[in-house]
Amino acid sequence: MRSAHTVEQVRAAEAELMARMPEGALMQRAAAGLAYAVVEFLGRSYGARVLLLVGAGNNGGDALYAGAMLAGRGAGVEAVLLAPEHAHAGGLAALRAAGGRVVPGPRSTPDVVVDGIVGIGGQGGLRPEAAALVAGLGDVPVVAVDTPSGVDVDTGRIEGPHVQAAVTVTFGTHKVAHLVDPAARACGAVHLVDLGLDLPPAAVTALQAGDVTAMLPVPEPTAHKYTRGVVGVRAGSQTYPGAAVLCVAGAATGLVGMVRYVGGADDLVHATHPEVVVGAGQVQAWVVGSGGGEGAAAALREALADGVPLVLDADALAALDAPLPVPALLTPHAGELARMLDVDRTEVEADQLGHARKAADRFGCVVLLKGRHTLVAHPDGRVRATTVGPPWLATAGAGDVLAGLCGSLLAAGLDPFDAGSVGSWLHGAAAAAASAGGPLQAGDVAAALPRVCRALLA
Ligand SMILES: NC(=O)C1=CN([C@@H]2O[C@H](COP(=O)(O)OP(=O)(O)OC[C@H]3O[C@@H](n4cnc5c(N)ncnc54)[C@H](O)[C@@H]3O)[C@@H](O)[C@H]2O)[C@@H](O)CC1
Ligand SMILES: Nc1ncnc2c1ncn2[C@@H]1O[C@H](COP(=O)(O)OP(=O)(O)O)[C@@H](O)[C@H]1O
Ligand SMILES: [K+]
Repeated sequence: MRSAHTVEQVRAAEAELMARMPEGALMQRAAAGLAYAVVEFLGRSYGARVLLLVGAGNNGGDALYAGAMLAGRGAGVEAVLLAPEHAHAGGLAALRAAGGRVVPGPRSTPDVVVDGIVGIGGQGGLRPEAAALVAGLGDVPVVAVDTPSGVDVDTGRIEGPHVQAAVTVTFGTHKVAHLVDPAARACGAVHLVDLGLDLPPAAVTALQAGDVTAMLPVPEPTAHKYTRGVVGVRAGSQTYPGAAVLCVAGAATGLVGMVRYVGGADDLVHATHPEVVVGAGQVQAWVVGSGGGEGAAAALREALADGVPLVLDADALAALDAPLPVPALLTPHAGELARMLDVDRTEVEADQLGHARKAADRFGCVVLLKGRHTLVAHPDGRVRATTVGPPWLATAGAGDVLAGLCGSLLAAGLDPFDAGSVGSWLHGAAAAAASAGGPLQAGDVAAALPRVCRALLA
């Protein structure tokens, strides 16, 4: 599990550890990890030209100490101080002692910029002077210290000019901005330097392959199809018959004992998935709404009558006006979540964590907000982010496959939070497998799912 903590949690854990360590020891650990990551990124240190952007706090201190280490290994290191009178004194002395120099501004194009403008102490976007300096550096790759300066660390929002990093080197634990878009997009690849902090439960987590493997429903030796769970799909319509096929494809990947289908695309579902039983019957979970059109509201009422857990997708989300009486997973994309909360799509995209949490609270359900980094928010406040899945996955019908897959996990006995986070991880991993660096179609994602599960269980 990858864990992302809030600034307050990090500060408390750092204070507790610092009280037990010699002064400055934590910053030395952080700076050594940072210097190592810069060398890794450049592939060398001797002769490399490194420009440090140094702010007023300890984030700048990390950059200065790392700069001193790089200068000691043969790099040409220059530092621009954004608040000269407040720059970290110890770091500055170390840099100078190692042969690094303070300069009024960039004098030539460096090989790499180290962004130590601001870290977890940041407020709002970059200030004008820093913003102009960063903009003037153009395409020079940036290694960000702890967080790309200018992003909101606890919310993942971006409220003004910010640094776009190639690599972010963070300390002690991940921060929320490393997992949640749009800030996560500004981080590039994230490297964690362990500081040995003792941390409480995280604000946001991200499942890793081992976590998903441990939660995969695997049949008991004595299993029969009904003990493995039956998932029902009420999706598709005359206008969108393909959504029924794709939702069924996501449900029928072998993770449950049986799939039932009810809707307007019987013949097509039968022809493409002969193993699926067409017609209502007993199920352990229903998936409702993918391509459901105007029939989605009635389909939702019928599914609710069974009293089993639900996945609500697409048109069923539009039919939802109050908290549901059964455990449920809602799977909106940003546009659908915007309609559910009566806000603009751009507002959802700018504050994905805030809106996913708000919807989970309002509807009393687990809400899975689809996107580059999908968020799964529980009404109790827990959030999981799914960071696997290539941009090729942004293709029509991929959401239908996801809804069916999550439904099969619900029917197999996972709760909505686990079903949503395991389902979106498997969906992203299947997309990566199907894509292999190239284009894919939604059906390819469903077809790759058994292969992904096999690899996890091997
Ligand atoms: N506390 C610790 O033990 C450790 C902290 N470390 C580093 O210390 C950082 C936190 O240090 P600080 O608490 O000093 O805070 P920061 O260095 O993140 O920022 C605080 C300073 O930046 C200024 N500032 C705030 N918003 C700004 C903006 N938008 N534009 C420009 N300047 C802005 C503030 O006026 C303040 O002077 C971490 O991110 C990490 O890099 C590491 O050395 C590891 C150990
Ligand atoms: N940039 C991206 N990178 C990776 N995955 C993405 C990106 N954009 C969207 N996705 C994923 O692609 C899928 C698209 O689903 P959705 O928008 O519901 O499509 P549809 O409604 O056509 O089925 C979701 O699983 C979403 O998380
Ligand atoms: K920074």
